[in-house]
This record gives sequence, C-alpha cells and structure tokens, in this order.
Amino acid sequence: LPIQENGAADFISSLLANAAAQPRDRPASGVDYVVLGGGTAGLTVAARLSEGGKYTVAVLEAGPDGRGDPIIDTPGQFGADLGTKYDWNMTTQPQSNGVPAVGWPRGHVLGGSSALNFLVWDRPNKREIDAWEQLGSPGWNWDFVYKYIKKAETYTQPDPDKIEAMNFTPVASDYGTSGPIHVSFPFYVSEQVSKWIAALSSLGIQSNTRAKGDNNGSALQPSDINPANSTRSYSAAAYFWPNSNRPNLKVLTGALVDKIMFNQNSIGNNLVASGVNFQYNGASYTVPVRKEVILSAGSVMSPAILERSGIGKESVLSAAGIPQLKELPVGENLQEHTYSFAAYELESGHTTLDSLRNNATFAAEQKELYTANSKNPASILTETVPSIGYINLQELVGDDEASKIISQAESYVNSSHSPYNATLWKQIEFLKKDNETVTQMELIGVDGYFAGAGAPVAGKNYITFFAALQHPLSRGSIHISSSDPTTYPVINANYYTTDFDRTVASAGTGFLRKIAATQTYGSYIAQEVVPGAAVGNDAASLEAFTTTTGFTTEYHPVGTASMLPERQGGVVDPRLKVYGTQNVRVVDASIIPLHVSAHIQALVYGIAEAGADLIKADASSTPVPSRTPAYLHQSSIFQRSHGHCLQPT
Ligand SMILES: Cc1cc2nc3c(=O)[nH]c(=O)nc-3n(C[C@H](O)[C@H](O)[C@H](O)COP(=O)(O)OP(=O)(O)OC[C@H]3O[C@@H](n4cnc5c(N)ncnc54)[C@H](O)[C@@H]3O)c2cc1C
Repeated sequence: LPIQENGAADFISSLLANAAAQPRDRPASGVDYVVLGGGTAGLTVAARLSEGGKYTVAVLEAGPDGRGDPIIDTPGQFGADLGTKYDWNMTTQPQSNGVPAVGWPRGHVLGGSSALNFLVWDRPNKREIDAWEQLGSPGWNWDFVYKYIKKAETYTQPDPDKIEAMNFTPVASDYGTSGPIHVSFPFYVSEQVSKWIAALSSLGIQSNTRAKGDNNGSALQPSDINPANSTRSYSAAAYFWPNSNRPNLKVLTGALVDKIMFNQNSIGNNLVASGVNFQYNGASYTVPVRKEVILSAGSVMSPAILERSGIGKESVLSAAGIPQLKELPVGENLQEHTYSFAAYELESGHTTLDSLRNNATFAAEQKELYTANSKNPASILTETVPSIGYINLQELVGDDEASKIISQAESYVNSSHSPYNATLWKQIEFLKKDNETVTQMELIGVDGYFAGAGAPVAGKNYITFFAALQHPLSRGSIHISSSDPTTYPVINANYYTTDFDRTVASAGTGFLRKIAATQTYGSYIAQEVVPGAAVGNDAASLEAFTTTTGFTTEYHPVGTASMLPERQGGVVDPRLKVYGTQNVRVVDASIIPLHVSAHIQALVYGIAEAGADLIKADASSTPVPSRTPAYLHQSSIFQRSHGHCLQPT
C-alpha cells in the first residue's frame, strides 16, 4: 500500500486537494513540518516533532514500505536487499586517475539506508566530533552528540555465556537505556568472531571495551538488533510504526520530491519556503508548509533537492536550466570511506554464512530454527558483523613510515586551495597531535565471502577481511545534471586523488594479509583467494589492486551539505538551517563536515535527535535578523537553547 495506515489516506487526500486548490502562499491549508525522505534521520525527526501532538508532520518518501520483509528484518541476511526495489542503485563516475565506477547502494524504502545497512553500531572518536565545534559550529561537540546518540538507543548486555564465547565484555553504561533503537549482540557467535580479539592482539592491537568516544583498538561491536525477536531495529520499526497512529504524523510512500517552493516575499534577505513539490502516482503536487521544510533525503539526494530548488552553485544550476535563488556550495566537500578486501578460503569443516548458500538442507534448517526461535544461539541467521578494529597510522605502517606519510600529507594541505582547507588542517592535526586516539584505518572481519571481486566457489567457506580508510584527504562532489527529479545526480567520488589516500589505503590491504597470517586465523585458512597470489605484497602491487578492483564504498558518504561557517563552504549553520533561508533545514548525513572513524548510523540518529530538539526550540523563538549572516548569531542562541529547550523529551 503506498499510503500509510490510520487515516493517512484521508489526510493525504485532503492535503493533495488543498495543494491543488490553494495558491502557494496560503500555507494555512498545509502541515507544520514537511520532512523530505523517510529514512534514518527523516523518520527520527518526524517522530520527535510529532510527539505531544502540537505540530502536524508529513513525511514524503520515494521508496516503498518494506514492513515484514525478511530480507530487511533478518540480521543474517544483511546485504540481501542490495540491488532490489529497496535500493536506489546509484553508481559513481569513472575517474581520470584510473579508479573505476563503483556502485553506491542507498536505501529507497521506508527507513532509508537503515533498512539496507549491515547493522554495525559503533561510535566516532570524541576528538572528531569536537572538531566540528572547533571548525565553527558552536555547541556541536562530543558531549552534545553523544547525549543524543544515547537518546536513540536501548542497549541490552549479552548474557555471561555469550560474553565468555565472545572473549569480550562491553561496558553497558556507555550505551543508552530508553531509546527507540534496540542495540544488542547477535545470538550466534561465530568462530571468527570468537577469535577476533586474540588475532589482533597478536599484532599488538589492544582491545577496547569502551564505547564513549575513544574507539582506538579492537572490539566486538553490537548491532541494531531487537533482542526480543532478533530482527533489525531500524528507523521505520523503531520510530515510525509504534507512532503511526498519531493523527498528526503522516507518511506518504512512493512520493518523489522534486523541489522546495519559495514565497515571492522573503523575510529580509532570507528565502521563505512555502511548500514542497513532489510526484506521486504520475501526477505533480505541492504540499503547503506552515513552519519548516526538513531535508532528510541523505547525502546524495538532499543536495540534489536543494539544487533543483534553486539553491546551489551557479554553474551547476545554470547548466541544469534552474534559476538560482541562493549561491551555496551544495554538493561539495563529499567525503567517503573506501574499503579494500581480502578473502580467504577456509579448511573444510567450518560453518560460515556461506553455508547458507552452499547447503540447501542447512539453509532450510536454519530458516526453521530462526522462525521457531530467533533467539536460539545456534541460529546463524542472527549473525551480523561485530568484529571491528580501529588503528592509527603508526600501528598501520610503523613510526618511520608514518612520519613520512604525515609530512607528505602536510605538504599537500599546505599547497591546497580547497575552500575546505580548515577541515584538511584538522585532519593534519588528527595525524600529528591526536594520533594516539584518532585512528585512520578500520579493520573488519566477516564470516563468509563478502569480497567485492571474484566469486565464491560452491561448497567452500570463507572469511573476508576489510580495511577501510577513515580520513581521506580527497574531496568529491554530487551535483544534478538535469532539473528532472527522476534523473540521478552525478557522483564524482574523486577516490584516491591524493598520495595520502592511496598510500594509507594500500597499507590497509597489506595489513589484512597480516591478520590472515596470525596463528589464530592462519590455522584454519586454506588459501588467499582475493587479492590472490597474482598480487604481490610490494607497495606498487597493493596500490594497483586497492585503487581498482580491490575496493568498494563503505557506504558512508557525508559532507554534501556541510555544517560549517558559510565563508568556509558551509551549507547549513549550527542550527542545521540552510544559509539564506528562513525555514529550510538539512537533517541527515550530509551535514557532517568532517568524516569520522566509525560506521555512521548511530551518529546520524544522534544528529536527527539533536536536530529535532533544535527545531522544537526554535519553533517558539524569534527569527535571526536576516541582514547578518546566520552563523554569527548561533552561539548565543545555542547557549540559550542548550540551557532551557534542548532537553530530551
Ligand atoms: C549498504 C549499506 C551498508 C551500510 N552499513 C552500515 C553499517 O553497518 N553501520 C552503520 O553505522 N552505517 C552503515 N551504513 C551507513 C548508514 O546506514 C547511512 O549512512 C545512514 O543510514 C544514512 O542516513 P540518512 O538519513 O542520511 O539517509 P537515508 O537513511 O539513506 O535516508 C534518505 C531517505 O530519503 C529518501 N529519498 C531520497 N531522495 C528522495 C526524494 N527525491 N523524494 C523522496 N524521498 C527521497 C530515500 O529513499 C531514503 O529513504 C550503510 C549504508 C548502506 C547503504
């Protein structure tokens, strides 16, 4: 059903009827808040704004509702919904430096990418978030963000048997206790998971049981799994369905947002959004908005919607035939984690997620087991990806090599004329001053064949290791090439365009071979199949592999509507408001100005929880005087709100 339950059909019909009948500057017929995109952040914001019943909230989501679909719900089937109707199936541009086009899955479903992701739930480093404040966004520091991440989560500590099997004891008090997203550990503990901490320890990497802003070391990370029934806990299941009977919260699926409409009259110099234009069932509609438009369409589509609305770079807009309303570097400062992979065939006799593919009887038994009792520790369908580690440059390449790499990186930044220089210098600071704590490389172990190259052989079982570059110096961009909302924007990922990125990423691939060679894993690995014997262990061979066939996206694009001062390339101010607008905000991964060493969903939920409180706080406050750049006012507003209005509700 394209229209959600509980009277939404009536609500939407009246909305559409009003939209057709009313002039655009008569917002009284519309809703208070229109949220564009019902994904990770969008449903979080919508649920929080609609609680208490004071405001009407409508969410426009392009994708379908995937409620009850096992390929979303079953933890052990992570990845199964890629390439389906739940995925936008985007692709980057091939690059002139030889880096090929790579696929970019993105959630096209209620819940967005939280329905598609691999359920890893971890946190950035404290210093990485404090850097946002230091870059010019007062109030956006670790303590603030951490508080809101915790607000999103309810954590369940594994029972003692599982802790013993994992060889790892998480610290429960580092997590939230009453948020909508359930965070727990898979019931099934695989062989590779139980050996992760020991294997990395034999390489000198200490384990780290904490989850409160210091992520350096090896760890077993929880997943967004609801332990009551061992299903994915994602934004639709956690934030929307339990609240779908609220008369003031409506979600329309199958609604493709085209653009934001603005009033003829601005307030001072600020554009005032009056409605949102979208396509639904082949027709075009405008929803009038009384208070605000909130863009939560993700790092690819939020910038695209802004550009179609006339906000963006003149060169981009004029090429797409769109009249410009406000010059802003929308779609720039794109940062993305890449990861390279190495896959190993195991000696016979091991069970992995490959066994589900290899053995139909085993797969049927496992399905039955999961259906009968999804909490059964023997149920491999509860398995996810807990084995994670974050290491710094010195741990990756040794002190001498690290010094050389850092001084090259410093020279690069010194000669860079990027408008995002301040963010690049922060990265140098991470490398030089914060190197003990801020890490550069993520290591992951997955129980089965998950390499983005080659193919598993029927009947065999594998283990795959990943090395993910966390702080690339390269910056890319995402821009529209057409005013047509059905045309995908052009993604220029600009991967590996700096020596630093190539060198560090390639060293990561080399490190995966060290993990495979540890006594812990070496004893049950039969052979390396990717990169394979044809790829040598010298720097040139590793780089050739890592930057062509041996890597893929880690699915974490950020920065395309960066929260930075406008003079430093910012698109939104610290209240997440788009510069030059009175009532348009961006609340999703695209506001992240500088990438973090973490999987980002927990952070995105935290941003959305914080964003909802900022929006509510502003609902009753005086607008910022329009003649002065908004960011100059944010500090005092933030402080005031922080004290009185930004309390969890
Ligand atoms: C395959 C994959 C694996 C990942 N694995 C992990 C992981 O294990 N752990 C982790 O922490 N993070 C992971 N991530 C990243 C994380 O899930 C995302 O960064 C995060 O969910 C992004 O949230 P968002 O709100 O910014 O965007 P999204 O959740 O993507 O939401 C955007 C929503 O807007 C909708 N939309 C877009 N354009 C329009 C339009 N024009 N009209 C209407 N609706 C529109 C989309 O359909 C979507 O529902 C993964 C991501 C992917 C894709």
